Amino acid sequence: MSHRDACLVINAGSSSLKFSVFCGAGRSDLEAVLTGQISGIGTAPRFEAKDAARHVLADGILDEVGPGDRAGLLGFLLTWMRHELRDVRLVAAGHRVVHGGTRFDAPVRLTPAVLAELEALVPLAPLHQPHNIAAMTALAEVYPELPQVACFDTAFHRTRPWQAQMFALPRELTDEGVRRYGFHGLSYEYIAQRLPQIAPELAEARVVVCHLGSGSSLCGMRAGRSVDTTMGFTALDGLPMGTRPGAIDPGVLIYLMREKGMGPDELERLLYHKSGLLGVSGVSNDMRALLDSENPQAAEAVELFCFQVAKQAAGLAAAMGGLDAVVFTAGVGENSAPVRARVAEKLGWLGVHLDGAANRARATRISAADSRVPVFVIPTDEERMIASHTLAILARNAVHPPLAA
Ligand SMILES: Nc1ncnc2c1ncn2[C@@H]1O[C@H](COP(=O)(O)OP(=O)(O)O)[C@@H](O)[C@H]1O
Ligand SMILES: CC(=O)OP(=O)(O)O
Ligand SMILES: [Mg+2]
Repeated sequence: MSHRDACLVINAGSSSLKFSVFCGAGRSDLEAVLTGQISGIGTAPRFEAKDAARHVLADGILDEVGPGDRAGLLGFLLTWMRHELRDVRLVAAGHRVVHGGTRFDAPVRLTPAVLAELEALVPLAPLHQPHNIAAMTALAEVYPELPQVACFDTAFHRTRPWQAQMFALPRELTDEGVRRYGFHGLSYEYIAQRLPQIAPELAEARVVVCHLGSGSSLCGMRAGRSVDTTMGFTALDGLPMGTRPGAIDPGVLIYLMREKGMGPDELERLLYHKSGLLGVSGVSNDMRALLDSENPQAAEAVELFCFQVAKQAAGLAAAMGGLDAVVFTAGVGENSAPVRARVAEKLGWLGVHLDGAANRARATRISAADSRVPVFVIPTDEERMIASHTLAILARNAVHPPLAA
């Protein structure tokens, strides 16, 4: 790498720790000079990294650190990156932060006061927020002078109409923030920018974006703005996921508390770590393993997942008053042709028809020529979105320096 100014991005997801380094000053000319991830956290962590030319710098199982040892994995990554970035001048770091609560509806520069507010939101995103914060504090130790920016998963969904943001609960709970926030917003924001570049005729369209990864959700967007989404107060709502159940009757929770004596910690373990694809299959939380498995319960887990994706996608079509396009993205959405095929088949009545060969080849447009609703596979890039927000904040702060915390 040459001596250039660069922005480091860290995206701590539920099963992965993704990172990128971008050079360039503006939204349009950001060049990813280093990208990679530790995936399979909790099961079999794998470390991959590529340089600007997409040449592989690292690719292998990480066994020197325990599979669920987040701090160890983060430490490994920062040490590796520090060496790799020795010729680059980091000017900022941007982070994905899953929960912004009612307070944050846009990216914000990190100060001790902001950090305290992010910590207060940990109970609303226990599977993510602690790791997002850990990345910020670890980075501050290595690069104490580096400006850091928090970019929120919830921010993109603030444009939804009130009906989509409220639970039918007593007003005082809504007023104190018990609301449907929605997540994966950085991914949806990226897709909202990318889709009109691929299909300009869809700039004003009603689109269901299926972000299917370790965490999964759907967003109904019209003209690039969120109309509704499947996740709610926390990232537990909506679709079944790797280890989360998605929407369940809240009566189940009362039952578990009363009849099984479960307290909040046990419920949290059940709902964040033991349910979803893993709970249903008893085999794995990883869609690849389920698709490869002969176990009938693995097949049931896949079917349950596809059923809910289609059912909730149709609900979003109703929320938007129609459906003009479907986009698949994230780990499962980008890589699993069988899942896309099964979801599309269940949406056939809405005018969704795939071209089997295009789907298997993971073309950008995978719908059949006569499909009323075009269907796309668009790789998401939360990191690029974070870098562009981070550099925008930095440029603003250069004009108006931030107040000391
Ligand atoms: N070829 C594939 N087929 C099916 N699923 C896949 C494939 N590749 C990756 N996945 C799934 O993608 C998930 C990771 O998605 P990703 O969006 O990266 O997750 P995270 O939520 O941690 O950011 C894995 O858990 C795995 O189930
Ligand atoms: C919000 C959420 O579930 O994120 P991820 O998919 O990265 O786990
Ligand atoms: Mg993710």
